[in-house]
Amino acid sequence: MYRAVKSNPLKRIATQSKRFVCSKYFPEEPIVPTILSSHIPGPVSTKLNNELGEVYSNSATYFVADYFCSIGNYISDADGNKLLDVYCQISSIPLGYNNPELIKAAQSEEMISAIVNRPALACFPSTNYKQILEDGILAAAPAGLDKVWTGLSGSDANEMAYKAAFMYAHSKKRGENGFTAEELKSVMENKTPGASDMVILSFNKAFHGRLFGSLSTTRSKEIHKLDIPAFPWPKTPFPQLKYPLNEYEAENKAEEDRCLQELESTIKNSSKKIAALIVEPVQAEGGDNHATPYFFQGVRDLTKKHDIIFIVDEVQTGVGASGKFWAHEHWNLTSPPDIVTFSKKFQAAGFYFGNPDLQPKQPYRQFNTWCGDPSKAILAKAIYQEIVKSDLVNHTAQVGDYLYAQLKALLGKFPDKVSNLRGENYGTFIAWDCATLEIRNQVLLSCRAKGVNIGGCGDASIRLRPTLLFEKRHADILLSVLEDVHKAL
Ligand SMILES: O=C(O)CCC(=O)C(=O)O
Ligand SMILES: NCCCC(=O)O
Repeated sequence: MYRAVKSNPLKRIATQSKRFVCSKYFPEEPIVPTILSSHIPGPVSTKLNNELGEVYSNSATYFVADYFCSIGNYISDADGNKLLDVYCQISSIPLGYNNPELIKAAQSEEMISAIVNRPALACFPSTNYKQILEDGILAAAPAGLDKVWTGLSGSDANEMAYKAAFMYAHSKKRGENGFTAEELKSVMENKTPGASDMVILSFNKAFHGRLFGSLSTTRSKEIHKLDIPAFPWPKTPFPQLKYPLNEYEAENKAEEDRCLQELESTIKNSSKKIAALIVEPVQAEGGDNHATPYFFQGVRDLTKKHDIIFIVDEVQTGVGASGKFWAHEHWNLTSPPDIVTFSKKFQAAGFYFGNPDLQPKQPYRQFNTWCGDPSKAILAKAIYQEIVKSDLVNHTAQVGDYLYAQLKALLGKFPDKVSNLRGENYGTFIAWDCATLEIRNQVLLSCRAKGVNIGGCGDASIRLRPTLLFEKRHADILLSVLEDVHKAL
C-alpha cells in the first residue's frame, strides 16, 4: 500500500488533525491518500468505464468514483483508492464529500417535499420558497444585488442573464410603447426587429458555458465550439499578465491599459448595440487568467459610460474559494455589477440583480418549466450556513496564503518545468503553467498515481480547486506529492 506521506509528518498530522475545522465534520477522514492499484484508473475502474461506454459517453473519464466511500477532501474510486481531491468535480464540491450537515439537509422534511414534488416554480412557487432563498442564496447575495432568479446550471444562469440584458435594453428603447405588429410578426421568422440584433460582448479565452448563447460567448478552446451554430458576437482581449506580478508592475499596467483601450474601441466601433458585457473574475477554464482590480474597475466604468449591462460570471469563482465569498469583492468597485451569476459550489444556479427592470414585466419571457430547483436552493442554504458558522471564507484565505507561499518555494526549484504561479492573496484559487502540454498531462497522471487528484485548464496549466475544508495538513500532502512528481519528471 502506497503512503504519500512518510511516518513523521503523518504522526504530526494525525495528532493535530483533531483540532481542525475539517475534523469537526469528518472525524473519519483519511489522514493520507491510499493507493491500492498499480495504475489509476485501476482494473475495476477500467472495467466499469468500458461497460459504461456501451451506453454513455466515457471519453473524458479520469476514473470511476465511489461516492458512497468518498469522505471530506478524499475521493474514493472503484478500486478502493482514496485520493486527496483538489479538483473537486471541476470546482463544485464546497464542503467535502458526504458532509454530515448537507446529509442532514438532504434528509429534512423540507428536502423530501422539494424532491418528490418538484414545482414549476414560476407558476406554482412553494409556500416556503421565499424563506429558503432568504436564508441561503439571498443571505449570500453580493452587496447591492438583492434579487435573484434561479436556473439549472452555470450555462443556464449566464444565458438567463443575457436574456435579461436583451429584454432590458429593448424595453428601454421601446419606452411606454408596447410591442409593434412588425415585431410580433418578424419574431416568428427569427428576424429583426422582433428578434434582437443586439449583442453580448465577451473576452478572449473566456468560458461562460456550452448552450448556444453561452457557447457563443465562450472563447477558451476550439473543441468546445466546433460544428455548433454561433451568434456573430464580438470579443475583446483579456490581459495577459506577466509573473511574478511585483516584477512586472509597469508592463502589466500597460497591458491592462491596452486591453481597456481595445475594449472601448470595440464598443465604439460595434455596429450593433452591446446589451451586456460578461467577464469572469478569473478565466478558469481558459487557463486561470487573472487581471488586477484596476482592470476590472476600468471595465465597470466603461460599461457604465456606454450603458452596457455588466455581468460578472461567478460560476467558478463564487462561494468562498478566492478568499472572499464573491471574487469580485476583491475589486472595490464604486458601483456593483448589474448581474452576478452563480452555480457550481452553490449547487443551485441563477443570477443576482438589483434593478427590478432586469426582470421582464410579462410572464413567460424569463421562464422554463422548473426555473431552478428548490432542492438545490435548500442545499445552497445549508452550504451558506455552514460557511458562515465555520468562518470558511477566512479559513480558505489563510490556507490559501500558506499554500501559495509553499508552492512558490517548491515550484521555484523547477523553473524549466513550471512558471507563472498565480493566485496570491486569492484563497486556494491557485494555478501555474507547465512548460508543455505533455509535462502538464504527465504531472496530472503522476499526481493521481501518488494519491492526489488535480485538474488542468487552459493550454498547459494546472489549477487547484479544493473544498473550503481544505487545510494546511492537506496542503502539505499536496506539496509533498508535487515535489516527488517534479523531481521524477
Ligand atoms: O468544460 C465544462 O463544461 C466545464 C467547464 C468549467 O467550468 C471548467 O472546466 O472550469
Ligand atoms: N473543462 C474541462 C477542462 C479540462 C482541462 O482543460 O483539463
